[in-house]
Formats: sequence, C-alpha cells, structure tokens
Amino acid sequence: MFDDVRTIVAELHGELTGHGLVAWTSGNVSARVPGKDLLVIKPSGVRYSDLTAGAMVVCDLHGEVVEGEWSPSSDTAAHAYVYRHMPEIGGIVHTHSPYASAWAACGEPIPCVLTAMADEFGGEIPVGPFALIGGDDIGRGVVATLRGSRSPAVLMRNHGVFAVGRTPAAAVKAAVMCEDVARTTHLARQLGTPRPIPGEDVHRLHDRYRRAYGQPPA
Ligand SMILES: O=C(CO)[C@@H](O)[C@H](O)COP(=O)(O)O
Repeated sequence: MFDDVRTIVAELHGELTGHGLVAWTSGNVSARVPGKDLLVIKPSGVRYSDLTAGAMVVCDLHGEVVEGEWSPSSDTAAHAYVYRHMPEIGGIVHTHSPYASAWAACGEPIPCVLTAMADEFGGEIPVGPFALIGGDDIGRGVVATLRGSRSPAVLMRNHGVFAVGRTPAAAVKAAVMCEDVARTTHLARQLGTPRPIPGEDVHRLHDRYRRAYGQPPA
C-alpha cells in the first residue's frame, strides 16, 4: 500500500546521509499519508543503505503498525503525536546533526543572527524539553514548543533536532537549514559576539521569503 509515499520517504533518507545529518542508523523521516489517518516511517535500526521503499513501515496515528515487515522507528509514537496535534504538518524529520545537537546539549536556542535564519525560521530556533525515547513525550515537547514559535525546527534538549513541514521534503529542508545555521552561528561565536537581527527586520525577511522567494507558481 501507498507505494508513492513509501518511495518519497525512502528517498528522503538519502538526503539525511547526503547532508551529513546522521550517523549509522540514527535519525528518521516520516510522511503523513494524504487523506488517511496513517503515516509512513523508516524501520528502527536498519542501515540507510537498506532503506528501500518496501522497507518502510505504515502505522496509524497512534503508532500501531498497519503494514510492514520491520519494527518501526523508536520515534514513531512521537511522530504520530505530532501528526495528531498539528494537522497542517505532512512530514517530520529527526536528526542528531552535530552542530544543532551541540546547541541542544547546552539547552540553548540558536539566536536569529543571520538572514537565512530569519527566512526559514522566522526567529530563533527554540529548545524543547528533555524527554525519554519510545513514548509520545517527545511529540508532546515538539508540539508544545513549536506552537509558540514560527520555527519549523526544535532543538530537543540533550537529544537533537525535530523538524516539521507541510511536506516531508519541506521538513528535510528545515533540518538541513537548521544544521547549517547552527554551524555558522557556532563559528561566529568563535570570532566574536553574533549580533541579533532586530525583530522588525526578522519579520520582514520571513514575510518576503514566504511570499516571494523562488519561482512563482506555474
Ligand atoms: O534518537 C534516537 C535514539 O537516541 C533515535 O531516533 C535514533 O536516532 C533512530 O532510531 P530509529 O529510527 O532507528 O529507531
């Protein structure tokens, strides 16, 4: 079932390895199945090279397996919680990307000091609570944090990045951009004191990016 969604989710895992966001089997991507109370997610602890479309697992929005040969990701209940409580979200990504996870280890939000941050995140990238892996506590922390923010990414304390998007590709983009600005802001702090962008300019940049960046619709 849902071969098209399985294919998208399987292929997007290649973006995580391609951008250096994951080590070994850490991290995961999921997608909501359009029009259904279902999600597609990777199996737990399987090498990225083995993540074919057929290896993906279909679950309901309480994390129960509906179809699949493998056990689903350990973060399935967290993803399911986010889909239940953020109906506008179509894709979720989790990584332990190194620079962003370093900020998460320090429990420090990444301040909005770059135009690229204002564009993609609309402000700082916030920190969510520490939560144990396996249940839906991570999902609760992700939803509670992102509801008070324009950011599509949250740094879960002592853990790593959870990024969301209207599509799974948009969630992957947010995870890629999160690591990029985490790295640059870290480098800036080695050189001096990064200067936050004034709030009104953050708003203008974010607004322009959402309305005018890229190509107009065909
Ligand atoms: O964060 C964790 C464990 O710390 C997990 O998200 C792993 O990074 C990936 O687990 P699977 O998706 O392979 O179960």
